[in-house]
Amino acid sequence: MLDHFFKISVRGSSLRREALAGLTTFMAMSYVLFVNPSLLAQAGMDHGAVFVATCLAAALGCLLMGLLANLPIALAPGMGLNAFFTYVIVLEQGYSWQTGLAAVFFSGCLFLLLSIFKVREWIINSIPLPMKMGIAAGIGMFLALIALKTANIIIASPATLVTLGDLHSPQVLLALAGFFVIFALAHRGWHSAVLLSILVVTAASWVLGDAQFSGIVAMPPSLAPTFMQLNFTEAFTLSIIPVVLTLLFLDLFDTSGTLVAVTQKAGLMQKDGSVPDLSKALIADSAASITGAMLGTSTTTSYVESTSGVSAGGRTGLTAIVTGLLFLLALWFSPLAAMVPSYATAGALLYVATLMLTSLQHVEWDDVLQAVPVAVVLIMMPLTFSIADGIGMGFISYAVLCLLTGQLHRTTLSVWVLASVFIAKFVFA
Ligand SMILES: Nc1ncnc2[nH]cnc12
Repeated sequence: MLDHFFKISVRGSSLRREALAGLTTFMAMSYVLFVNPSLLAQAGMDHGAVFVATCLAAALGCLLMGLLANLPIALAPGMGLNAFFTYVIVLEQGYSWQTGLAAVFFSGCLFLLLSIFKVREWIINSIPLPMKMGIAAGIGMFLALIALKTANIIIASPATLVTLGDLHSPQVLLALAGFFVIFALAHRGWHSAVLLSILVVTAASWVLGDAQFSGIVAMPPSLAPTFMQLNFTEAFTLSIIPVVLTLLFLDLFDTSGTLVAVTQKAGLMQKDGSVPDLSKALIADSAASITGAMLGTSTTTSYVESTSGVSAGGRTGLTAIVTGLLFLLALWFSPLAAMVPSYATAGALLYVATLMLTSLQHVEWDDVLQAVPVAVVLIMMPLTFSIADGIGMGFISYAVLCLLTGQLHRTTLSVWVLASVFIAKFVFA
């Protein structure tokens, strides 16, 4: 029956292979259990409650993806999106995290509507190619800056704004060691490279006396501090609209890029280059975001780490379901998550940042209309410390360059609308 429902043998897989693939994907993305609570805690949220919300949102997303779309794609609260939540919505723009959760909820609802009415394809197709590549890589740069700052590898300087941190500090050295360990293990095909690196650096931090051992297994912490804490009062103001739209925009490109990458690798892409059961996959993705906001976490999205399960042979939704069940099991490992110091997860963030930069390989650097907007996004996203401002400046530079080089045929109406909206934001905000 399982075979029939998930088309396991039709897709050339087996029950055993699907289970192994689900475990592989879980190992590759389990760092989210450490990184997400420590990032959202910086926004003032309760560490234990975010840990539970992360497990539940990831489990629900994986189960929905497996059952609805039958794809080997796992979900969890996304890196980049969680950084945008903490550093931009809460710390830069001054919204409470409760209002931030309401914004995540709204953007999830909009995503769901766009997916149901298939408007999403129209939006994706109207965004110029260099912007699509630039955004993923720009978020990589943004994540890298956060990781370097978290680990004190770079620090503030009154003279030069930023400068190299103290390379004699054991914490800095451990963060750097963690980063290199991930690459060394990943290069040898270890799918648990990120998880192992975090555990090794955490163990070293006990030896240094930085972290107290408080056990590995315990009952799950309470979800109450973040459960249904969305604040809709402040979220019903005009100023929240750009926040909601930016979240929607980020999730749209994040998810689209990931779904294409994973289905391509699994050989499940259709002949015309489209993703099978795309609408159902998007519905699973947005439903997980909406529920995640109610539980207490930033936007839940499809994880590009699912490719590791695919390379272990996963071809059906059963892979995602196994990953989802393992996220449920992880609920009992909260003491481990609470012990991990932030410099132990910095290596993981730097690693994800590096992976996100690979989208730059598709940029045609000899074409000014590709090279300049991509470079603008890459430079401005970390330096303005704002994903939204980076995207805005990229759009404006693309529109202006198309105009000045007489290549207006490379713009669409949506490019001009977005460029105008961002110009208005920079002028009046
Ligand atoms: N935002 C994101 N999108 C896709 N894969 C991810 N893995 C970690 N964060 C991710």
